[in-house]
Amino acid sequence: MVLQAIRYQPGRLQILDQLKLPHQEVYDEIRNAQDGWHAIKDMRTRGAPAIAIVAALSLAVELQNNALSDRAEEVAAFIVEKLDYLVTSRPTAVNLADAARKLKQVVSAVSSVNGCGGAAVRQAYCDAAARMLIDDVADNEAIGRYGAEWIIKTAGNGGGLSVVTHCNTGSLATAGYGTALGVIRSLHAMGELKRAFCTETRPYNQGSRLTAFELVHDKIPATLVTDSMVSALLRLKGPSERIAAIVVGADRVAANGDTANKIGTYQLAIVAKAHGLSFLVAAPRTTIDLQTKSGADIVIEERAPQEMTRVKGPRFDGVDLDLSRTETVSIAATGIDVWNPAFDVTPANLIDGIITEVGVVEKNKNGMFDLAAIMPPQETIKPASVGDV
Ligand SMILES: CSC[C@@H](O)[C@@H](O)C(=O)COP(=O)(O)O
Repeated sequence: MVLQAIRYQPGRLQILDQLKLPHQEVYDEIRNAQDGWHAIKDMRTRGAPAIAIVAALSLAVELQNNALSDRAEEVAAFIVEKLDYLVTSRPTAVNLADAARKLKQVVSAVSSVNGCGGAAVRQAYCDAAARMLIDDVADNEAIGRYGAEWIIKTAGNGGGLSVVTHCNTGSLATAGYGTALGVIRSLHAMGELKRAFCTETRPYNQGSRLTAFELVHDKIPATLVTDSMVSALLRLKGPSERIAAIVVGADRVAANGDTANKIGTYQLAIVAKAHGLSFLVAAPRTTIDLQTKSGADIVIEERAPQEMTRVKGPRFDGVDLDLSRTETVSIAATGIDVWNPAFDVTPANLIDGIITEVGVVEKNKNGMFDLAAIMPPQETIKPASVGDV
């Protein structure tokens, strides 16, 4: 069975509650933009592409299930207001702001047509939002293929290669397949993956809870390590496991290639450099933000101290897990000050390639990423009718 973090059909949106994973697979109903905002803020849904798609579709179901004005400009104004609200849920991942900008363009174009009514604006918005869900899966499959081919070409095939990854970038973080985890899926499908090593990804454990869950689900050979074990892993097991690369996702890639991603990514890039390993960022072009010149301009989200000082999980009596009872336990000294940035920025000079759905971008002879060269023209989002997706 294929893992599906987002279930959508016109009029109905459900998200897999990622706070309950890996122990329980529970889908939450999202009825409107407010539900979408809370699901993103609480991290029941997370991952840069998934956040954007859930936000867009949460408003789509609100529009589909409620009476609206007949006047195009009133519906358009309502949509713009809701999109601005949705964008405030999480600041670092640019996919959400990018999706909102493109959806506003669609709405503005349709509503300015003479004689257009409110229903046509709603339809155009919903079609464009649904299109994002479809496009993201196709983009991820292409990213997976390009990334796997790049790694095989660079490291040499035969006997299988191993890869280290961080956070969760798979089906749970996207509309499906995943970005960095998509590269691992592709290597596995090509018969070229020896083993995936996934980091625990403190403090929120997206690696041990979500990536490990996906790897076990797909029966991909994989080993979990803590974030602090990666240097030792590369030194002690790198050659025997044929570890070829560290591959991560991204929440925002600045115009110069500096990349914001889950906290801990930056130190992995330093470790990769120290061990002569390729360090790759896998991201769709919706994650590339040419308006942000460098990493210094990226706003880094800080989250609640409790995400670091407490852990939550099903009760364990020493033998069995009791899934009906969740416990929260404190794992830090009461009173300690806490700094909890959710992301960090890896400078472009530590990145060997940015894997996108149109190929792997490497630095030019001046040592720079030319990301503008691969970006689509602004008006790329096309409304299209879909049934169930
Ligand atoms: C394809 S997901 C890419 C990134 O969004 C991912 O690596 C990441 O940092 C997710 O952070 P999260 O805080 O879990 O939303």
